[in-house]
Amino acid sequence: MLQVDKLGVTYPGQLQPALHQVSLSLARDELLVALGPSGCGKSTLLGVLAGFIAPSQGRVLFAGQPVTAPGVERAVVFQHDALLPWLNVHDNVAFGLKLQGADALTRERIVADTLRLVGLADVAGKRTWQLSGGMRQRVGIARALASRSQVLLLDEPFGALDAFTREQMQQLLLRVWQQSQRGVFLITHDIEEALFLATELVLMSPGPGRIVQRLRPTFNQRYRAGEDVRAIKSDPEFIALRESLLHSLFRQGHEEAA
Ligand SMILES: Nc1ncnc2c1ncn2[C@@H]1O[C@H](COP(=O)(O)OP(=O)(O)OP(=O)(O)O)[C@@H](O)[C@H]1O
Repeated sequence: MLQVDKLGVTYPGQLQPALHQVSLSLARDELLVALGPSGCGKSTLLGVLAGFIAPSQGRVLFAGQPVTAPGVERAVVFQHDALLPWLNVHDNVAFGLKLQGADALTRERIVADTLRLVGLADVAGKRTWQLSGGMRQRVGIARALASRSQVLLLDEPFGALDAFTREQMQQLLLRVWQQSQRGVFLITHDIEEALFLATELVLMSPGPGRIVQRLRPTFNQRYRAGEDVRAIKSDPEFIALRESLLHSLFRQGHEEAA
């Protein structure tokens, strides 16, 4: 669905590119995670996929067509939700559908289904400021799902949550991803999160921002096959990969410092 070829981005007035020769692709059944330290270009990459930032080199295609602007088929969820505080949960999720011209009956059906999927059916009438951080992020995900999106672009969506809520949200994301049949592109600097969620993981490095390693972890698959999340994250194979990625990140830090 999404195809990125030799993408480069240099911000005006900067000598060093924020992204250099980045190539990747995202299919409908994939959960692609970009992992990397601060400044490696993760947000820039997501911004280009969303159509907020124009490439300086290379190209981005969605379903074969160049991405030149934001579009409903590519929904973005940010680390700090962009919910509308004067609307309740139901109306926040319905908002995009209204703009897209969906009739009331269709809107109600989609909103009810989506709120059920993310476990928020009971709080549909609440204002968003009455919710916890995890619930607010679930509203953001529900809103992205309710639109006619085919791809979800998630910018550190669980970065501001406590460890327990974060783990619950990771499991929720896997359920949602599996049931909604959409491609997901997620950026994070959390190694465990990346390893647990990704069907494909790209490790990025700064100066210039580029992909330095690609992995296809199988932990997401194991979770969906019924294995317990704690058993997966404490499995020696998981720990070995986590340490190896951590080592790569530290090495990057040393090279940058030198
Ligand atoms: N608007 C901008 N103008 C100039 N330089 C920018 C701009 N936005 C980002 N940069 C630079 O581009 C590089 C990549 O930034 P980016 O925010 O994409 O990285 P990141 O991996 O998302 O970092 P973080 O995890 O801290 O958000 C950094 O060196 C940053 O300083």
